[in-house]
Amino acid sequence: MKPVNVGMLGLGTVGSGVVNILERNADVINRRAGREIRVTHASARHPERPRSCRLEGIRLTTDPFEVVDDPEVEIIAELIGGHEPARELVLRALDNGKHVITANKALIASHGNEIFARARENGVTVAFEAAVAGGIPIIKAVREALTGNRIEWLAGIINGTSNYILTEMFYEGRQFGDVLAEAQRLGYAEADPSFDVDGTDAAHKLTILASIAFGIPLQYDKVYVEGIDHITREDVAFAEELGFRIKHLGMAFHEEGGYALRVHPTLLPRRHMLANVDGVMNAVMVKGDAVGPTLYYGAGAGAEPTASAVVADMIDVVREFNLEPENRVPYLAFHTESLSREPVLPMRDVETAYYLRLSARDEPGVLADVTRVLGDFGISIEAIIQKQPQAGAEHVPIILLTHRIHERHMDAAIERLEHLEQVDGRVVRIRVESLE
Ligand SMILES: NC(=O)C1=CN([C@@H]2O[C@H](COP(=O)(O)OP(=O)(O)OC[C@H]3O[C@@H](n4cnc5c(N)ncnc54)[C@H](O)[C@@H]3O)[C@@H](O)[C@H]2O)C=CC1
Ligand SMILES: N[C@@H](CC=O)C(=O)O
Ligand code: NA
Repeated sequence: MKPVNVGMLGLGTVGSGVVNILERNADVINRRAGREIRVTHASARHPERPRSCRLEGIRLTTDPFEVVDDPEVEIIAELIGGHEPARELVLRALDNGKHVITANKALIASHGNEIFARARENGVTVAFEAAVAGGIPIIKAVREALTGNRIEWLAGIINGTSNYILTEMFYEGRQFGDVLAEAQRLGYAEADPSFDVDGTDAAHKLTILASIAFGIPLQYDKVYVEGIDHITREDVAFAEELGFRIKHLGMAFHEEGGYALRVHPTLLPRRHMLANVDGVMNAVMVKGDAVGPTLYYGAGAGAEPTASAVVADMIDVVREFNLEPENRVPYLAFHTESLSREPVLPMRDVETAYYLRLSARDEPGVLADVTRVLGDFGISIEAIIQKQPQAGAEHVPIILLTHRIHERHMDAAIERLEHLEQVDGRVVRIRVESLE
């Protein structure tokens, strides 16, 4: 059979990984796909730059539109990243009748609805396994293997860079800047690494996962997002003392009245499997009503783990080259006309437990005042630690763990606590989940 020609847009970390895997594993890949898959065209902004892959036999250009317009190319791999020109290139490739594979979660989370519709109009497909949790086949698992279930919730460590930073900073004692620079050198970080640190990248991935799990439209702007930037050593140490570890999680729950989509640091019981996922590793736990909890673990970033997912998508596309769009697995697991209209809940209507840390004057009656404020809002307390004052210090840290309560009650309680005369500064709040 005639080989399949692939045009690559971007030959950076992931693009080079794809070229290397296609070359090194050509025999098994071709036996699985039933045809030879070869990269014939590629665009690179700096073609003269040394690459970590061989470029023999690949026609290089600086203009990615040349690749998407080339009639010899059948599959486009978009590995540039970001919104534009990635969106325009992908739409043009689809209009040119080419199948598209992308690792770009920002693109799918923000423009997926438009892109999928265009692919359907043109009778071609878009595959995006690498966009969520890198090499872990989580899209495939949720979209194709758990389809007999009602998904109740999913939760995961879905940004490798921030998990790497948290692990190295708090458990190896390294500095934030050093660890981030290393994550960039290792090819884990986004082009703008603030997306890793402020939760944006995890929110892109959660948007995609939630849509596939629940059959809801992609709604990136409805995700509640916090990053790792405000986690302190102090909170990590207090959490440990209480038997918890702090992890940055993306979580999606089907609750009464709608869906809760949230990305934020979370205290997890130390023995929980997700609490023990360290470094650049990702893990996603998915709870189905029939199957119960399931766990998917692997490298969430890096050249070859991510390229592993891109190449798997290529093989899937080749296996189904001539399928009509209506016979393919639906992009979001549910048929477009069957997507749910249930709303995404605002954060104030979401229920969770809390870790609170406040700094209070070391005088009698303070603890009673604090617990009274919480009681006024119906918030019950599970544990309290009051630390001994440091020599000469006027304030002492008070740490509380609460039972589950709606966020709007906690917002109101925190506001009142911050107005207590004995309380100094802001109250730190980190949400707590048991994920059972
Ligand atoms: N690096 C990783 O571990 C992972 C990356 N991804 C996604 O894969 C995609 C690629 O990421 P990396 O390979 O890490 O990025 P990279 O920065 O290493 O490579 C991007 C490539 O695209 C080219 N490029 C950038 N802007 C361009 C433009 N306007 N026109 C033409 N070419 C342009 C660059 O010159 C570079 O060769 C992104 O969407 C990223 O979010 C997904 C999962 C993991
Ligand atoms: N920057 C991302 C790359 C993979 O999606 C991460 O660190 O997880
Ligand atoms: Na994946």
